[in-house]
Amino acid sequence: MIGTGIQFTVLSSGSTGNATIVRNKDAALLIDAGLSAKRIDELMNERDFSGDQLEGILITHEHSDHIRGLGAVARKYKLPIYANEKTWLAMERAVGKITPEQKQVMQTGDFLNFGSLRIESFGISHDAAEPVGYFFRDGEQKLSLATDLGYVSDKVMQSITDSDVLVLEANHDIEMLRMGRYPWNTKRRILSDIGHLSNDTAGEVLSELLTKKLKRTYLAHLSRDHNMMELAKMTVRDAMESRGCFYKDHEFKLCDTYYDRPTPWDALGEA
Ligand SMILES: Nc1ccn([C@@H]2O[C@H](COP(=O)(O)O)[C@@H](O)[C@H]2O)c(=O)n1
Repeated sequence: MIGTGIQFTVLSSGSTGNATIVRNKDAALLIDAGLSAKRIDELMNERDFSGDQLEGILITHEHSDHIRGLGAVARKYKLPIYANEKTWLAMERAVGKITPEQKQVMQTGDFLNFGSLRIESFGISHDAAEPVGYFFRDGEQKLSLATDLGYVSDKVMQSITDSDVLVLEANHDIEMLRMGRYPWNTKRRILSDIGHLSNDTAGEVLSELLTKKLKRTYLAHLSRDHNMMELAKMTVRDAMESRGCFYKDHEFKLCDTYYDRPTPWDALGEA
């Protein structure tokens, strides 16, 4: 039995694999399964959690760093998978054999209720079939997840506003990426509107979102080639301050995510 409200742990974040667990007293969901099923089990164990406790898996998009272990996890724990129709079309072969009941279509913008946990998806801009982010509500509490997006549209802004906690992409430092070893086409894709958010853009977005309600933001999907957590935090803070947004005036924190270990459980109700 867990306390009241929403809790979550980012099990792993980055282009080597993404997975997050969100839970409240009524349900627990895995968001993306982008590592092997064995590794996801290990990461869940590290947080004293078992796949038997999950109600389902929500998918953001079909890229392999989001679905690598999906079929195996869904089969092992007999879980339904929720994704929109275009994402299903794009990932069905990779998922492999599942029962018809395990294939659940959740169209973009739809919501699901698992008891007191309400989940809504929103469209994001990325080079996938129909990528989405999700936000979760329990009473007044709201947690939003937005990674793998080339830019933040008005719709995304609307969807993630008023969150208590946000998991937001800060993929790269623009100069490190420009100077880095990736082929030019890959750099162009990452920098494009269907690529990944830079540290600067994450800061710009946060400067518009920061209210008394927003307590923490986890910087996510950091590039191991073109970013470092301390640089990401500094750039985000500078981008916010250059827009007159001094987050030290608020009770606001930037938090880390990792590609190789899970974040501690975060309870939204706690300071
Ligand atoms: N050789 C590569 C390396 C990465 N990508 C893709 O670029 C994006 C950013 O990757 P990071 O690891 O730097 O965060 C991501 O979508 C990778 O899949 C690539 O296409 N080729």
